[in-house]
Amino acid sequence: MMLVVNAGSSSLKFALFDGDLQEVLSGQVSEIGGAARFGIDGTEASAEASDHDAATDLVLNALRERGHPADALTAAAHRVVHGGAAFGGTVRVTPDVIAGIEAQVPLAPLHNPHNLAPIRALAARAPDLPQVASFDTAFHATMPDLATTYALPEADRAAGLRRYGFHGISYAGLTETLRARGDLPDRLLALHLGNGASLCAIRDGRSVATSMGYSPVAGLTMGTRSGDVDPMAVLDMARRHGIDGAADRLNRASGLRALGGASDMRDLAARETDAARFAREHFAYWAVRHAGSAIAAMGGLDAIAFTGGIGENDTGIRDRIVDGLLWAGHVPVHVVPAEEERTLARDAARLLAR
Ligand SMILES: Nc1ncnc2c1ncn2[C@@H]1O[C@H](COP(=O)(O)OP(=O)(O)O)[C@@H](O)[C@H]1O
Ligand SMILES: CC(=O)OP(=O)(O)O
Ligand SMILES: [Mg+2]
Repeated sequence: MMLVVNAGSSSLKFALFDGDLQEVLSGQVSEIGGAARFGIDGTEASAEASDHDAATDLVLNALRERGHPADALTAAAHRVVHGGAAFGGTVRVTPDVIAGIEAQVPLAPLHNPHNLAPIRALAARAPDLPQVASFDTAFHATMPDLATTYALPEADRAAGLRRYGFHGISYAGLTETLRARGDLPDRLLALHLGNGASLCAIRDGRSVATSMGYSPVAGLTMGTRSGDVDPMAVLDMARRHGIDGAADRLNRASGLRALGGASDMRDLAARETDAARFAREHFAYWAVRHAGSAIAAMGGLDAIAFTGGIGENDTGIRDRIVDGLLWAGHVPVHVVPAEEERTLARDAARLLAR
């Protein structure tokens, strides 16, 4: 059995896949650090999970109780959000790889530390277990230099300041799904709208432009992340709140939470306040604005695909975005389930079979 772990900012999703890559079991710990809930195989209950280490223990203990102790697994596959320039594809986890993931923690503070928690817990429980990491940045390695380069002084660019892009595991899975259905056009606008939200211009199945940048804070309005803000405004925040304080506000206290009073789109939709309505409008408006840029980067639009919790379920948001893009033509609109776990399992199996 292969265990797949997809650790997000406040959740830890997991799934077990058999040798034929059939999913045999799945679940998630959500709202880690708050009123945590643990779900497995369709049932859900409240749970104690103050951080991702505790959430990992919950999952590994539950798997052991169901006859899948860590030392009986054949492999583990992990989503890692920020691979920086060092990681272009799926890799076997080694001490060097762990150090490389750690080096990106300042760029993805909501993600990379959480991605390391299950890697370390599994290494402690099952030292011989082959572990594999796939990076959200990897799908965007095909972006041209013009799209990735910030017009900054040479020394700052040499320090790694560039656009990387994220949600690549999701976009890679979505692209394969549409290709298999015969629905992958030349110029696809893909929108991954979850707690983190981004969009991607996919030309011939490859990323040519995306809304996230150096970190997963850039681009669209998100649950708790600001999306694009003038860099001088960010410096003003750093002056008033300190660098760590500003980073915390931009990552955790901004976005829908700041505008509408709730980070969760379902909660916002249920609120009848002006602020909640404004937050939803802001989300859709900026998705359309960034989509315009992505469509320009592809020289037009042949289809739109939505994925992620909001993209898959919130028809109101989807309709606003599609209406806002009618100027680009009436094109097919696809809704594709985010299958990050399946994509991770497939990539890991391919690597380990080599
Ligand atoms: N039925 C729904 N209607 C509106 N929003 C939804 C619905 N289901 C989930 N969402 C929203 O999707 C977001 C979470 O997306 P998801 O992709 O699961 O998150 P994550 O980025 O943590 O993986 C939340 O804002 C949640 O409210
Ligand atoms: C990269 C990113 O934003 O991830 P998530 O949507 O899981 O927060
Ligand atoms: Mg997600």
